[in-house]
Amino acid sequence: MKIVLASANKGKIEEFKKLLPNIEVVAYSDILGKFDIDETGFTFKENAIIKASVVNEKLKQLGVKDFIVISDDSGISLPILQNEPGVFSARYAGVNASDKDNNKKLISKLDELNLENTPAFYTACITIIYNDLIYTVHGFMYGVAINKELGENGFGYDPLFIPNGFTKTLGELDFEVKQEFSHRSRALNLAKKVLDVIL
Ligand SMILES: O=c1[nH]c(=O)c2ncn([C@@H]3O[C@H](COP(=O)(O)OP(=O)(O)OP(=O)(O)O)[C@@H](O)[C@H]3O)c2[nH]1
Ligand SMILES: [Mg+2]
Repeated sequence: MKIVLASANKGKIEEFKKLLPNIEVVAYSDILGKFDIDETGFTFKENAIIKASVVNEKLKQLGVKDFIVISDDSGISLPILQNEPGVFSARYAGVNASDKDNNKKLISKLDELNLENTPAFYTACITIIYNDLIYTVHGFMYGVAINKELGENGFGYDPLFIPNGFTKTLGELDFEVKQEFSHRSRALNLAKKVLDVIL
């Protein structure tokens, strides 16, 4: 049995591989080649289901057997910005925006409001599809977003995010620290419980 990750995000793929050390985890593009999946949903859950369903159908068409599809739709939300960027986190500064572009836009929003920091939280919705049955779980991580990038670790908005209880950003903290309480780890711990029941 292998897990096929319905994600093209290198940062996420790396995290999933570290978080599931004893299971074969492959990115969908390694089996199906690269293609874009339109994330047309308005919630993390809708988008996670879309990504997992597209990959599940393509694997079946190809005749692949014994697989579980796992997707992750995630993002950062700032209550002061009516929970923006939310589901638009990956394309906050435009469709092909880089992490740097997105961080710059978030910093400019804080600067417009004269805020050095403001509460923020990450959400991750993980969808599992096994034998065409769909399961979803969520995980959250709370903290503050700051108006400058600090550190090189992690990916995405990590250099701007200080988790509650810490004085450093996820860009400065080690992955081992992030994985203890990250939105993705928390969702994945619930996903593992689902796998224990269905497998
Ligand atoms: O600093 C971060 N630390 C994290 O732990 C994290 N988790 C998610 N994000 C950001 O949220 C968006 C996800 O969008 P998203 O779920 O659509 O993923 P994606 O488009 O990058 O890849 P895919 O999985 O859809 O293929 C992206 O901009 C990520 O940078 C994170 N940023
Ligand atoms: Mg995406």
